[in-house]
Amino acid sequence: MKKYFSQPLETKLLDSHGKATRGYVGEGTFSAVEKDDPSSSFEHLAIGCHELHQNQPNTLPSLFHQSHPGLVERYITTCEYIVDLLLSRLSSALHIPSLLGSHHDHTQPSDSILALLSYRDHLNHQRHTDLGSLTILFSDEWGLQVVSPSTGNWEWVEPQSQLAVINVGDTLRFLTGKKLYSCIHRVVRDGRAGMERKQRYSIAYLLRPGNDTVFRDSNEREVMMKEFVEQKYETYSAPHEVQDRDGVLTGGMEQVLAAAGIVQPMV
Ligand SMILES: O=C(O)CCC(=O)C(=O)O
Ligand SMILES: [Fe+2]
Repeated sequence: MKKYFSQPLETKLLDSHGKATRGYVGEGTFSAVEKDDPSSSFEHLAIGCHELHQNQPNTLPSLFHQSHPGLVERYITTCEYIVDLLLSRLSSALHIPSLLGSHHDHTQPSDSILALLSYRDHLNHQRHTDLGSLTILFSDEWGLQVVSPSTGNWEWVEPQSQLAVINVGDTLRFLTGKKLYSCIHRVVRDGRAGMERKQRYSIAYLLRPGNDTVFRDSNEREVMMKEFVEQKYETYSAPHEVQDRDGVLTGGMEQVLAAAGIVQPMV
């Protein structure tokens, strides 16, 4: 990752797909935490899992093929094994038989990605919920914070190099009839994280349901996955005023917490 992100910007831009959902996505594309410093957000590389399985060209920059042949493919396959296991356990526990096969079939087209994220200096990541079903996240560096569901305060998530953070995202919340809750999180590079190295890296496998999946969103509106992905990515990059206008950024979770009397820190 270090080798990839330390390349000149012109080189990384060759991996851009001209959109935020795939390929190289530069600093400042997504909204940052600070309203008055809106472009101080991370850069990342989004690798489409389905495209990689199908050996579609330009899915993975050649540097990865050359230095670690097959590694990214194996990593994604391992993540798929783990999320299948988690989904099957959740299906049994919640008595929802349909979570696994029909909505999360890795052989079908979806927006599931492996995201490699790089945070230079104080660059950060605005609060959000993940749009998909499950996220497997690794990082060795401080920076990740999650809203405590009991107090509404931001809590640090201690980085542990051998352990993943697993997030529930919006679509798993919706597909379980809102029995599960997506978690509001962000990445900041001050406070506890300010003492860390100058560069923070993280790896997020983001499982998203197949493109044809239909569900009811936080406003009980019937929506198709493709449409939801577009809506959510638009919000990820929108100015704070737009993000704060509706509940899309946090999958309706801020409203859920507010209704339960949990005060939201919001910033
Ligand atoms: O960099 C991190 O630790 C968090 C990444 C994240 O929230 C995401 O990719 O959705
Ligand atoms: Fe996230």
